[in-house]
Amino acid sequence: MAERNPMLRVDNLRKVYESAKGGVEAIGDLSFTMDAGELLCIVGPSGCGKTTLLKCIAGLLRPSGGQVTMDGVRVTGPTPSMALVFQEYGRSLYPWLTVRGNVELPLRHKKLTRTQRARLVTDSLEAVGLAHAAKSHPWQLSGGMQQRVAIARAIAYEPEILIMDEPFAAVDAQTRADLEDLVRDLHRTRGVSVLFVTHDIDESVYLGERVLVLSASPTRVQETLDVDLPADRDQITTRALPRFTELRTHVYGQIKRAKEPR
Ligand SMILES: Nc1ncnc2c1ncn2[C@@H]1O[C@H](COP(=O)(O)OP(=O)(O)OP(=O)(O)O)[C@@H](O)[C@H]1O
Repeated sequence: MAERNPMLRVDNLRKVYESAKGGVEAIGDLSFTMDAGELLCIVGPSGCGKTTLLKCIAGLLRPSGGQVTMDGVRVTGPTPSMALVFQEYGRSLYPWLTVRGNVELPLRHKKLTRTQRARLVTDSLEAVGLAHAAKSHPWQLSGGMQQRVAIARAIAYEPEILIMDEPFAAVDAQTRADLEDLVRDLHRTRGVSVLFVTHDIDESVYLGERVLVLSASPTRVQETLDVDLPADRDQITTRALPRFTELRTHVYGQIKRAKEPR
């Protein structure tokens, strides 16, 4: 059998934050892989090191031990193969630029012609349903629309992985449901690989093809769960499936166990 070559590998990752009072072991020993084209959700108790993990993966933080490899190459700093979307959309967009300008800005670092850039911006704004708002400024848009701009900016960059850190935690429930469907849609229609961190158990099961449950700090992988729900998901019918309830109850139990002292 041919050996599987995952796109992303996290091997024995460990992160200790040093402080005057001593070290905080945020990540104990974490290993997992992710294939190209996958939608992988990571869920875990509050403070278990999810953001720390994403920062290590994206090369924004240096691990204290272990390593992250992308396409067989060790990640030692920020890489164009990854684009990040954070929870605080308000702070990630430039208020003085238009929506179009915000999406275009990172593309200026790529070797593209003006026409290629324009095409990528138009295409990604269409993909997130914001073609009509291209000339607006972020502050003229709702929170959900601003997060769509951040997503458009990330996909316009054409990363190999879209990394999302609790991206919908600050929007209302209806907007959140729409944005979840947008992520699934981008994944299914464009084959975007998504690494999605959330503390919301239902969201992880609704979105993911696989859910990685993390333990409390110092973090380890508590469980990896295959989400065997139909690929065609819908906020009403999928969430009403008995299997959805079983899976979310299972993950809930795992998180409860994950919080117990070892
Ligand atoms: N810069 C830092 N210096 C010291 N300790 C830190 C630092 N950043 C995070 N920590 C600690 O590391 C642990 C993990 O933090 P992290 O923010 O990665 O967790 P999280 O799972 O993303 O949290 P949340 O669910 O609240 O978003 C926590 O105990 C936190 O207090």
